Amino acid sequence: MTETSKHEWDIPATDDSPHEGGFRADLAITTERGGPSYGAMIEQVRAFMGKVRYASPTPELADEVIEDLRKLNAKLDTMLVDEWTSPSGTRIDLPSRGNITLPPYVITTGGPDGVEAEVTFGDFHLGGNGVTHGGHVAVAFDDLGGMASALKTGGVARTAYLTVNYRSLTPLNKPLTIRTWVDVQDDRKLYVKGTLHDGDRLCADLDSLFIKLKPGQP
Ligand SMILES: CCCCCCCC(=O)SCCNC(=O)CCNC(=O)[C@H](O)C(C)(C)COP(=O)(O)OP(=O)(O)OC[C@H]1O[C@@H](n2cnc3c(N)ncnc32)[C@H](O)[C@@H]1OP(=O)(O)O
Repeated sequence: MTETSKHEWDIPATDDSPHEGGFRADLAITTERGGPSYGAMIEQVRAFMGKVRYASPTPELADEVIEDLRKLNAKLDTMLVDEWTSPSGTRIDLPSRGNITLPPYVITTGGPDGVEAEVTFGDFHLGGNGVTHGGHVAVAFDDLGGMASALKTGGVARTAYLTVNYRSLTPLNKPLTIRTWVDVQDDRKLYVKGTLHDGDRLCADLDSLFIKLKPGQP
């Protein structure tokens, strides 16, 4: 991490942080981290982000919201951990593993042959004219492409390239079907394809390359 990207709320990984390069050292999945209300908390944050996208507050209301947010940030400041021990990423019982940076998806099927999920882009993901921002579609493909790679190889992979073809408009606030699968594996190289459908209509498709990390590789 560079000095300029360092924030006071970052808890740096220490020498004994539980990871080996880009891998969690302990891959055992737990749904305990963050407690039973963690998912509901994430949903409230998502709802808030969606409202911020559309809100036009008075100066007074903006000041009130700022004050409330300061208090909330101060509360979370008391509970920060590093990325390897945070609930986000391990909560497989929650949409997108409880990761608020991802569009919410729920896995329908997943295995070495690929992943199918139901994804719903919300108000926060508005691009323009009432439809989804293309960057958020790419985020969904990236994460689920990585998941298809992981389920194929049993290891962590990083994106080398990601090409998204936008075939038709992607609606908001409607469950869509997203699929990713490893089309060709050549040693550590995983050529991953994907599709995003609204019913029978193709919204976007994916052509990407993921590289399986070597042990200890960052
Ligand atoms: C379940 C949770 C899933 C989460 C998924 C999230 C996925 C992500 O978002 S990862 C973040 C975005 N990606 C990155 O930051 C990656 C940055 N890049 C890197 O770290 C490295 O370049 C990396 C890991 C991709 C490849 O580096 P390295 O492991 O040293 O592989 P390297 O030896 O250079 O290349 C291996 C092979 O891939 C090929 N290759 C690598 N990059 C590319 C590329 N961009 N295009 C075409 N081929 C490539 C090489 O030519 C080589 O081929 P060959 O074996 O035939 O000679």
